[in-house]
Amino acid sequence: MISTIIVAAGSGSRMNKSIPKQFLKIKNKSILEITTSIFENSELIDNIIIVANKKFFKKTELEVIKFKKVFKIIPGGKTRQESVFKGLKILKQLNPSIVLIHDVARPFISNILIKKLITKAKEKNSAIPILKENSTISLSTKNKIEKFLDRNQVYQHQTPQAFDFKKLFEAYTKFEKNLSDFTDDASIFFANKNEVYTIEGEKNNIKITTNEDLLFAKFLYDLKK
Ligand SMILES: Nc1ccn([C@@H]2O[C@H](COP(=O)(O)OP(=O)(O)OP(=O)(O)O)[C@@H](O)[C@H]2O)c(=O)n1
Ligand SMILES: C[C@](O)(CO)[C@H](O)COP(=O)(O)O
Repeated sequence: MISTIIVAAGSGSRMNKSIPKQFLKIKNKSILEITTSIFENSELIDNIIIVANKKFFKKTELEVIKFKKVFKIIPGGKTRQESVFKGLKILKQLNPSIVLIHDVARPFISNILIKKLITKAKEKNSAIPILKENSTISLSTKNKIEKFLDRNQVYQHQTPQAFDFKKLFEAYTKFEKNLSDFTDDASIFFANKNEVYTIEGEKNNIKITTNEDLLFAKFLYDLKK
């Protein structure tokens, strides 16, 4: 069994809108609907959990009620990782072999990427999409550069991130008290002495975080037509 947790409990504060960004529309469809439909339509995904923003729980239910694979909607936690762990605890009863964790704010993932991640995770117990860095990278504090980094060793993490469910659950349990120290699932999996394997991500698999991202997302959506 392959399950997906779509984390959609954020408030979208960096977007500065009156509603969380997952409810913003692109061509009359909410980001939540667009993202959920990709996993609904993937023949590799058996079921989906939506982790929702408590203040917009009913609105979330209304948006995803049409998706048959969504078997549970639960309220999220204070951080992304707390929301993920809430989803993992629900999945414990189903005990899937592989779990994919995905940001609702990334509505442009492809089926090809999902397939590659699942194939790799089945083989290696983990698979995350990463993007090479094409710009020069440095460490700086107070607007002064302290050190230049080798951009050939620096990668940007994307989602979905795919894992052996049992191993990821163990890692989250181990670091339950420190989840806010981490910003993605791979870092928790890695902290628990697991190997994290990567595949090439997709440039278009952007995370809609700011208004500029939303403008770019609308452009990308038109391209998909
Ligand atoms: N307590 C939280 C915080 C975030 N997320 C989810 O984690 C993903 C990545 O987080 P981010 O892009 O930062 O979303 P927000 O937290 O909503 O944005 P912001 O940080 O600007 O408030 C998003 O799909 C978001 O809904 C979540 O499920 N639970
Ligand atoms: C999980 C993630 O998308 C991987 O790059 C990223 O860490 C999420 O960060 P956010 O600040 O919670 O959006």
